[in-house]
Order: sequence, then C-alpha cells, then structure tokens
Amino acid sequence: MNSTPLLQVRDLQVHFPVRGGVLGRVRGAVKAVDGVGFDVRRGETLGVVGESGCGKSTLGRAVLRLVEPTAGAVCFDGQELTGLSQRQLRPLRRRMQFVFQDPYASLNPRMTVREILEEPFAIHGLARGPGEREREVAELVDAMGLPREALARYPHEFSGGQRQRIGIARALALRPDLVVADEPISALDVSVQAQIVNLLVDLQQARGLTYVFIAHDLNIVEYVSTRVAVMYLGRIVELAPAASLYRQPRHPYTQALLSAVPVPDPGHARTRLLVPGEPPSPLAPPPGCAFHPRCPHAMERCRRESPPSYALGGGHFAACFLAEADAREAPAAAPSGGSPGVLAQPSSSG
Ligand SMILES: Nc1ncnc2c1ncn2[C@@H]1O[C@H](COP(=O)(O)OP(=O)(O)OP(=O)(O)O)[C@@H](O)[C@H]1O
Repeated sequence: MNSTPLLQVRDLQVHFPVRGGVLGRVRGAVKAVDGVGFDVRRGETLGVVGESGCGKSTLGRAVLRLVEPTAGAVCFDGQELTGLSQRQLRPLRRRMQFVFQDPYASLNPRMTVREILEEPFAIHGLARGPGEREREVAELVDAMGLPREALARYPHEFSGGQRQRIGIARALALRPDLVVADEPISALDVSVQAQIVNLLVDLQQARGLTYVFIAHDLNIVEYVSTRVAVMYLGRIVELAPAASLYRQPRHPYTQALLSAVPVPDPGHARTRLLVPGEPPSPLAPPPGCAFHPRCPHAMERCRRESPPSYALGGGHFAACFLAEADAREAPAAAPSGGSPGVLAQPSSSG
C-alpha cells in the first residue's frame, strides 16, 4: 500500500482583501486561513472543527482549489496543486470532490436526477456509451439507497436527506479518492442526520475513500474521524487522533469547545456552539496567541508571542504554551502527523 499521505497541506494561507472608501482601495485582509499544515492519510477521515467564521470552509475549498490560496502548498497524491492551471487540474479534479452543506443550492433545479448524475461523466468524457453511463448511474442510486424511480424526478421533489444523497451520489460518480464534506448534515433535520453520516461511513469503507469532514457538531466529528483538527481564527490550534483529543484535549480552546453547550441558532436549521466570549475579528486578530482574550489560563507571554505547535507524542499537537513543558519530554512526531511548526507557524501576528 502507498504510504505517502494522500493530501499534504503546508503553510496554507487564504487572505481575502477588504476594500473600503469611495475608491474601493484595499484596506486590509481577512486572514481566513493563516498558515495551516496537516497530512491526510489514505482511507482516514480528518475532522475539522471550530466556531463559525474560523476558516473551515475556506480551508476545505482552498485544498481543492475552489478558492485560490494566497500562499502555501497543497500536494495531492504526491502532486503539487498550487502552481497548476485549471486545465492541468482537470484530470485531478475527478479524483477530489466536494460535498456541500446545502444540497439544494448545489443541484440544478432544472435537471432530473439522471441528468445531474450523468453530467460528471459527460464533463470528463468518461463512460461514453449510453449503456455504460446508465449502468454507472443505476449503481450510484442503489448505493445511495435511493429508488431507481428517483432518476426521472427533479431535486425539489425530494426531502432534504434525499437531496443530500443525490449530492453525495454526484460527488462520488467518478469514483474520487478524496472527498471534502463541508457541514454535510447541518442543514438537515436531526432525524435524518444519522442516516446521512452512516451512509458516508459505509461509502468510505466500500469505496476506500479519504475524507476531510468539516463540521461544528463535535459528537458527529468524534464518531466519523480518525484524527481531528481544531481551528481558531484561521489556524489549527490542536490536532490529534480523535480518541486522544476527546479524552485529553490540550488546548484551552478545545477544552472550551468540548464543554460548550450547543444552542439552537434562530433562523438556521442548526445549532451553534457557545464558547464564552466572542471570537475576535479576523480583520484585526489580537497580538500573541489569538485565543488569549478568551483564555482562562492566559499568561503575560500569551499576549506577546504566538505559540508554536508542540508535539506531545502519539500524533498529538497543541499550539499552546501550557503544552511546552510536556513537549520537551514527548517522543518525536509521527512521520505523517506533521511536525512542530508545520501546524501553526510561530509568528508575530498582529
Ligand atoms: N469570499 C470572501 N471574501 C471575504 N471574506 C470571506 C470570504 N469567504 C469567507 N470570508 C471570511 O473568512 C472568514 C472565514 O470564513 P469561513 O466561511 O471559511 O468560516 P467557517 O469556519 O467555515 O464558518 P461557517 O461555519 O460559518 O461556515 C470569515 O471571517 C468570513 O467572513
């Protein structure tokens, strides 16, 4: 088996320019992703969690080059994606797919399910004969647990859960290796969320898929993930095997997230996490550790210096000065677990 990680992300940055004034001059930048690095091994699920606005979606999109990174590198199956033109990316696109939060918004309402599922084959010139395409599409709806009659119908005729099954079917049509699922269940009724999660888990096993699973629901992330990355204001502050992260969270932000109570978000079919205090604006992040204004353990040093990511052994990393003493005694980082300084760059953000 190929032991190179399927995905390698190094010091990835996505900065959005902010314009202002009558002339629309660039006034600053939202550092949505600000120096992120991690590996994803073949067949694993990397969960990505954090509060709204911390940069999860932007990270997922930048990995697939659906938004252009400002800096950094993304390597897919050993090939560097960041300097490739859209044309050069095309054969790789087939192998990397995105599952959206809102399947309705991502499905063309004027196309039948059959047309929606045949489209990826047409775009990539695959399964050329109608017989072959028909077989592939029939197999897809079966695998998604949808009836064959669904093929002749339109997206609006389905429930939210069924629409997400169609969205997943389209993403998996060309048998990708990597799937980035961005909050794939948060727009769905609680009653169908578990079904969709179980479908994703079953499909992963049946098709040998590798997932990046973005979510704010920590229970779901624990259930699906091999390892979990916790994001705060554009950076990964903790990364660890799921069992280790949930048993012994090392970063005060992760500890706060795990003890936060999900509360209903009026107007949205989702809950949000309530960590005491407000996340700072990514336009003007605090100096030092970005979490220090909300951190119950903040020390003088945290106001001045941004902590590097300390390797704590067993593939557990935390970007917090409290972890420094343990890091000195910890064994060296696992080869594909990233290395200190790769996860969160020590820098003087401010
Ligand atoms: N196209 C854009 N232009 C400018 N700013 C953007 C753009 N897209 C995202 N942002 C900003 O980047 C930051 C990160 O947004 P992002 O959607 O990645 O966060 P998120 O963690 O996925 O949040 P949510 O869970 O609410 O989707 C936010 O401050 C957001 O306002």
